[in-house]
Amino acid sequence: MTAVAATKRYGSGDTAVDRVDATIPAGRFTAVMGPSGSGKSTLVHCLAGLDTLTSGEVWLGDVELGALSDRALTRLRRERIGFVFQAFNLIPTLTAYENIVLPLQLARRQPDGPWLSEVVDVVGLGDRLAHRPSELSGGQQQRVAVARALASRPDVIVADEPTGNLDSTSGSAVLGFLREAVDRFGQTTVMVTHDAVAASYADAVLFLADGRIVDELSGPTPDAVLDRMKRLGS
Ligand SMILES: Nc1ncnc2c1ncn2[C@@H]1O[C@H](COP(=O)(O)OP(=O)(O)OP(=O)(O)O)[C@@H](O)[C@H]1O
Repeated sequence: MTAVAATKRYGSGDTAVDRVDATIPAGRFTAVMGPSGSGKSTLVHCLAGLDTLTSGEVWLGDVELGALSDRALTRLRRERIGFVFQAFNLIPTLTAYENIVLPLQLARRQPDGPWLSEVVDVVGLGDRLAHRPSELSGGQQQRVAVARALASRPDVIVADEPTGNLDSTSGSAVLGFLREAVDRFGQTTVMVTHDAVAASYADAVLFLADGRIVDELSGPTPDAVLDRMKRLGS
């Protein structure tokens, strides 16, 4: 997934993302950090086809998202991208299992049984599959959301503050599962976070300030991430 001179201006004239060139490397876990309002969510939402650029390009493989009709973009999101948001966004009337396979059903695809068992195993939900979201803890609900994102074997998982609503124990479990999906399945993953510890689960961190990528760190430790963030003045 690659952004080329990606620029997003809002009606008010604010430039949220300013000529960003960035590649989210395949099979790796990339974190995006930066001060509040630096454009993290806007950039990642444009990468994932949830929002459209004002100018520039986003490529997923050999497809340029800006060239797609709304319908084709919806299909690309459904078939090639897995989403995990801060709010778990589970359907309350469905069980955990039904939530996990819902995107496959919407895409009229047959669930791949062995793959689903592996995903459920990785996120450690075996005995909770018949529960509804209200019967699960926040951490368990987010694990269902991660399993749902993994179920269709997307090209990319896009996570926006996936641990924002979780205590640190549940948060580290969810981050551990994202990490394991990268290590075991080569799952390309990009995650927006405010948290240096969360970012340290990634292979590399991109730092944004005022809509531009201003720094990059590979093999991040929490201390190294905090140090870079301090230099950005936040
Ligand atoms: N829908 C919108 N309409 C107008 N301006 C917007 C909109 N969404 C974001 N912005 C502006 O774009 C800039 C970048 O916002 P964005 O949410 O991408 O930043 P962020 O780094 O994700 O922030 P945070 O860490 O606080 O979530 C901000 O100045 C914000 O006010």
